[in-house]
Amino acid sequence: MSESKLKIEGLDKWYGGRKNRVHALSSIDLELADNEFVSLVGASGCGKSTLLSIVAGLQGFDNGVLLTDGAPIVGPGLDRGVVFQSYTLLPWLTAQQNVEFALQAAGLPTAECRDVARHHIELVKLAKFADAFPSLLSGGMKQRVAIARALSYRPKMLLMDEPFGALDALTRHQMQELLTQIWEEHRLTVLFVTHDVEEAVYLSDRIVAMSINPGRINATFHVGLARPRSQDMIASSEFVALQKKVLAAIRAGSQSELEH
Ligand SMILES: Nc1ncnc2c1ncn2[C@@H]1O[C@H](COP(=O)(O)OP(=O)(O)OP(=O)(O)O)[C@@H](O)[C@H]1O
Repeated sequence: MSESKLKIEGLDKWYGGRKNRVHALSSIDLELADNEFVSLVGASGCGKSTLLSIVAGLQGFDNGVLLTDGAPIVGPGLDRGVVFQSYTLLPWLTAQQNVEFALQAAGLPTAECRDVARHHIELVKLAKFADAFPSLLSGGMKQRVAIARALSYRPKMLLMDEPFGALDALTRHQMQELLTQIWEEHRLTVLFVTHDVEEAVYLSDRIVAMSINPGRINATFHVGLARPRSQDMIASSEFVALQKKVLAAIRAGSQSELEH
C-alpha cells in the first residue's frame, strides 16, 4: 500500500506557560491519502488553525508523529502551499510579479519565473489583471493571486485556512467552483479549514469535525456526492442530510467546552 500523503498520529499541542496552559490539540490522529480533499470544521477555538499551521511547519507540537510521504515535517517547505484568509500579497508588486517573487524566492531560475507565473495567473482566470496592483483587485481576485502563488511551485499539498472567509457570498461560490475545477483537473492533496459547513460538503471528499477544549477529532464524514460537483447539488437531499449531520457533530463538539 502506498504511503499516506499526510500522517498525523497522537499529536498534542499546548500553548502558554505553567499557569495559563491551553491544550489546543489532544491526541490527533489523521491521515490524508494522495489527492484527497479534506476539510476541518468545528467551533471557534477547537484548534483548526493550529493543526493547519503545524502541518505547514509554521509551528511545532509537543507529542506525536507528523509525516508527509513518510518523512517528518520539520518546518515550512515547498512541498506544501499555504493560503490564508488574509491575502498576504505584496502591494508594490503586480499580480504577476507577486507570483514571480515567490518563485524567485523558491529558487526557480529567473527566466522560467515569468512563464510559470503567467501560467498560474491564467489557471486562476486572472490573465486580464496580470499587470494590476493588489489595490486595484477585488477580494476574490486577490485570493486568486494567492492561490496562483501557492500552486506555482507545484506543491504536493495545499493547506488553506478559511481562504474564502472574507468574501461575499457570490464571490465565495465562484471561488469554490474555481477551486474544485483546479483540484479536479490537477489533483493534489488539500487540507482546508472552514467555518462554513456547506462549503465543506461542496468541496470535500472527507470532513473532519473537531471538538473544543481540548481540540480533538470527534467525527469524520465521507462525502459521497459525485464529481464533478456543481452548485445545483447544494439543494439535493443527500447534500442537505450530510450538512445536518456535520452541523450536529459541530454542535456536540462545542458543548464539551461547557462540560469542562
Ligand atoms: N499563539 C497562541 N497562544 C496561546 N493560545 C493560542 C494561540 N493560538 C491559539 N491559541 C489557543 O488555542 C486554541 C485553538 O485555537 P485555534 O486558533 O487553532 O482554533 P480555531 O479552531 O482555528 O479557531 P477559529 O475558528 O476561531 O479560527 C484556542 O483556545 C486558542 O485561544
